[in-house]
This record gives sequence, C-alpha cells and structure tokens, in this order.
Amino acid sequence: MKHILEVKELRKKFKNFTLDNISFNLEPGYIMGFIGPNGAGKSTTIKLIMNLIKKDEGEIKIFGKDHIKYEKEVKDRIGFVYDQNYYYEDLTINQMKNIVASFYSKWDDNQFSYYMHQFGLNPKSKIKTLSKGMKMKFSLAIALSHHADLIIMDEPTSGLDPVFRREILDILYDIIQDENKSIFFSTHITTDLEKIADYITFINNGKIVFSKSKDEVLESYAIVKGDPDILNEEIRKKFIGLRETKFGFEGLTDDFNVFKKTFGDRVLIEKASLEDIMVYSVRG
Ligand SMILES: Nc1ncnc2c1ncn2[C@@H]1O[C@H](COP(=O)(O)OP(=O)(O)OP(=O)(O)O)[C@@H](O)[C@H]1O
Repeated sequence: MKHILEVKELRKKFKNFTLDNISFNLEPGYIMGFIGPNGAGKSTTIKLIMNLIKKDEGEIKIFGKDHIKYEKEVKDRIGFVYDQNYYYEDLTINQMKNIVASFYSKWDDNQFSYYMHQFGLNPKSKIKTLSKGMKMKFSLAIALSHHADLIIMDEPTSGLDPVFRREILDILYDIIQDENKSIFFSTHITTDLEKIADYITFINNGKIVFSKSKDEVLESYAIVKGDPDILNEEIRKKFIGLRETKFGFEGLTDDFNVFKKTFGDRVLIEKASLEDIMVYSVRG
C-alpha cells in the first residue's frame, strides 16, 4: 500500500459553497497538516473522508480501500477527533468509554487508563462537568486507545492550553515513529505544524492551493520588504500578496530570485512562515 489516504477529485456542492476537485495523498509514516481560513472547506473535507456527509463526486481510499464500501473495516483503524464529538452528557467518562470501546476490535483499556492519568482526567467525572479542553482531552484519549493506523482530527488543539498542546504534539510525533501510521489534522495554529508536520495541504475557498512537503513549501516562498518607490506594475505582479504603507512594502512571493537579482541590497528577503503564506495568499 503506497498511500494510507487518497483523496481524488472530490466534489461537494452546498447552496452557497462548493468544495471543488480536491485531491491529495498521504503516505504511511507522516503527519499532514490541513490549513485554510474559516469557511475554506476543511471540516467538510474531513466529514466527507469519514462519510459523515455524502460526496457528490470523487474517490476516497483509506488503507487502499474505498471508504464507503469498506467503511466498518476502515473506521476500526481510524482514530477520529472531531470538534463536535457527541457524547452523552449525563454519563461519566468511564461509562461513555465503555460504549465507544465496544465499537473497536483493538480497544486497549490499559492505554486508555494511561492517557486518563497522563491528561489529568478523572474517569468518574460526568461528561457535562468537563471543560472544553477536558472534553478535547477525552476525545484524544479515545482516538489514541485503539491502536489506530490513521489519526484524523479536526482542530484537535483548539481550546487547549500551550502546555497541553505541546504534550499532544509530542504524543503525535511518537505515534508516527511507527512508520505504518499517519496523522491528518486541520488546525489554525500554523506554528504547531512548523514543529511537527511533514506535509501541508492548504485549502482556500473550496480549492486546494497546494499539497506539498513542509520543507518544499517553506523553501519556495519568501517575504520581500523594501521602499515603495521600487514598486511598479511589473514588480507588483511578482507578489502573491502585498501590503503597502507610505513607509514601505512587505509582500509574499514565490519568485524571490528576481528581487535579489534586480534590487540587490535595496530589498530585504526573509523566510516566510506558514502563517505568512496563508495570510498573504488569502488576502492577495
Ligand atoms: N451542511 C451544510 N449546508 C450548507 N453549507 C454548509 C454545510 N456545511 C458547511 N457548509 C458551508 O461550507 C463552507 C465550508 O465550511 P467548513 O466547515 O468546511 O469550513 P472550515 O474550513 O472547516 O472552516 P473553520 O476553519 O471555520 O472551521 C462554509 O461556507 C459553510 O457555510
């Protein structure tokens, strides 16, 4: 099996939004971050992968198998964290865990107890008494306790404090040390991805902007800063996004050698962060 997750020409049309021609692949042993502004189509893509909503067109294969035809088998091997995980609020963590555990063939109670301890959660607490961050920790513990080969998460670190976020990143990093496992997750916290992602898939307005290795992404863009008087129509076209004030300009380009050659020391060329790439690409 070459790809653990294959999404090919995926389409879904809502009344006011179309997810159009989404294609990307994830190989075993890697972490892929899924980024894009609010409303770009991240959750919709994830719901389509998990068959929580029906696709209009396209193909999704997980572990080399069609995600609908082999849904039960495929989902048994996926650890899924979703920003609206539905739990019975009146049950305790342990009672809810017993219900969820029955769905997984490789459920591991020791692993779950380990995470309860690690995450500082009391299994006797009622779900309704948990804070947002604690509920997310509970969801993560469930996703990580059945020896999943693919972890899919929709904004798993939202609502978590920086200390716990770092702990989660370490856990995710440990998981992919097993080279047969992969992680696909959406996030707005691009600095987390700079730390641990191998691949970045960027979606904007229902379309894929790029799906590439993180190193390739970070090497192919730069921020150029300089004096406004060097800007003309031709030069402006070299920017993906540009911000101008009367004191200077700052812009994102994927053609920074041209600036180096043409302007030398008159421009400052700096590395672009994932956040820069996202913000300038979206704003234009
Ligand atoms: N069931 C639905 N019916 C109609 N439109 C929908 C439905 N679900 C999502 N949409 C629309 O699809 C678009 C993409 O939404 P989606 O939740 O996938 O974005 P997102 O990238 O996850 O955003 P965020 O970062 O804010 O979570 C939005 O315009 C949203 O209004």
